[in-house]
Amino acid sequence: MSALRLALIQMAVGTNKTENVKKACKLVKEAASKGAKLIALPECFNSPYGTQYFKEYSEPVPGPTTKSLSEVAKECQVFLVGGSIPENENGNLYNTCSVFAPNGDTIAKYRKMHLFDINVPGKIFFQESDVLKPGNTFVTFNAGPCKVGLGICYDMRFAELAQIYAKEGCHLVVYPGAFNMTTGPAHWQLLQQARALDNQMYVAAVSPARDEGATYVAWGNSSTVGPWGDILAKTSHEESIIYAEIDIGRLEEVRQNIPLNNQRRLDVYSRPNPCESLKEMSGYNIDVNQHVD
Ligand SMILES: NC(=O)CCC(=O)C(=O)O
Repeated sequence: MSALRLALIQMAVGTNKTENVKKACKLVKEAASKGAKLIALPECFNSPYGTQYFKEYSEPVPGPTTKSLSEVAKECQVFLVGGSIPENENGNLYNTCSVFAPNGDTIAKYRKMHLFDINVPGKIFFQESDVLKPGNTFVTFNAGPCKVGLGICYDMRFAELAQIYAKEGCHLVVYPGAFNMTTGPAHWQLLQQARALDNQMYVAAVSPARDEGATYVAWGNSSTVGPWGDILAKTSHEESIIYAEIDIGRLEEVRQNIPLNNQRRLDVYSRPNPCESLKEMSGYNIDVNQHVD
C-alpha cells in the first residue's frame, strides 16, 4: 500500500476546554468512520487562541487532553496529529503538538519552533513570545507508508523547516495552524503551495473554524496540497472535515518528471555570497546586481 487517506478537522473551538476536547474526539471518530487513517486537528484546539488564554488553558504533556486523544486514536485505530495545545512544563509554556499511533502510544511531540510575533500596523499585532517559549527540535514520524514532518502555523513561513523535512525523507508536512483575517487571505494558501512545490511533497494545513466573535478570528480554509502544487482538498471557514489521498507513488512520479533533487547546484550554493565578497573588496561601491562569476 503506497497511499493513505488523510483527514483534516477544521473544528469550531470555544472557551470550554472539556467541550473542545470532547468535540475533537467526536470529529476524529467521524473522520475514521469515513476511512481516514491519518487525522489532524487544528492549532490550539482545546483553548481559544490568544496570549491571554495560554496560561489558563495550559496543562502538562502528557496530561488530560493528550490522554483523551490517545484513547480515541486507539479506539479508531488511526494515526492522530493532535493539533496543538498550550503545554505547561514547570511553568514554561509551549505551543505543542502530540501525535498518537493506532495503539494509543505517543509517537511524536513537537513544540512550535518559530513564535508568531508580528506587527502589521492597524491590522494585527501578535506577540506569542510574550508568554511562550520556542521548541528547538525537528520532529518526524511514520504513518504507514508515509513519513510525516511537523510544523505549527507560523513555522510554515520558514522554508528551511520543510526543506529539512524533505531532506530527511518526509512525504508530507502537517501544519496545525490558525492564520488570521489579515494574513490568511494574503498568504495561507500561497505558503502551502510554495512549500509543496519547493520540496515536491504533500503539505496539509488545518485551522480552527472561523468564529467572528473570538478575540482572534481564524481564517479557516484548511487545505491539502499535492507535490505538483495542486490543491487536493480545501474547505471554507465553517466547521468541516476534508479528505485527501496521500499517494507516495504520485510524489515519486512528480520527482521523476521534474528531477530537482538531482539538479541542485550545491557546488554554487555553498560558495560565500559573491555579492558580499565583492562589496568588501571594493569598499561597497559596486553594483551588487551585476552578474558575478
Ligand atoms: N498562529 C500563528 O502562528 C499565526 C500565523 C499567521 O497568522 C501568519 O500570518 O504567519
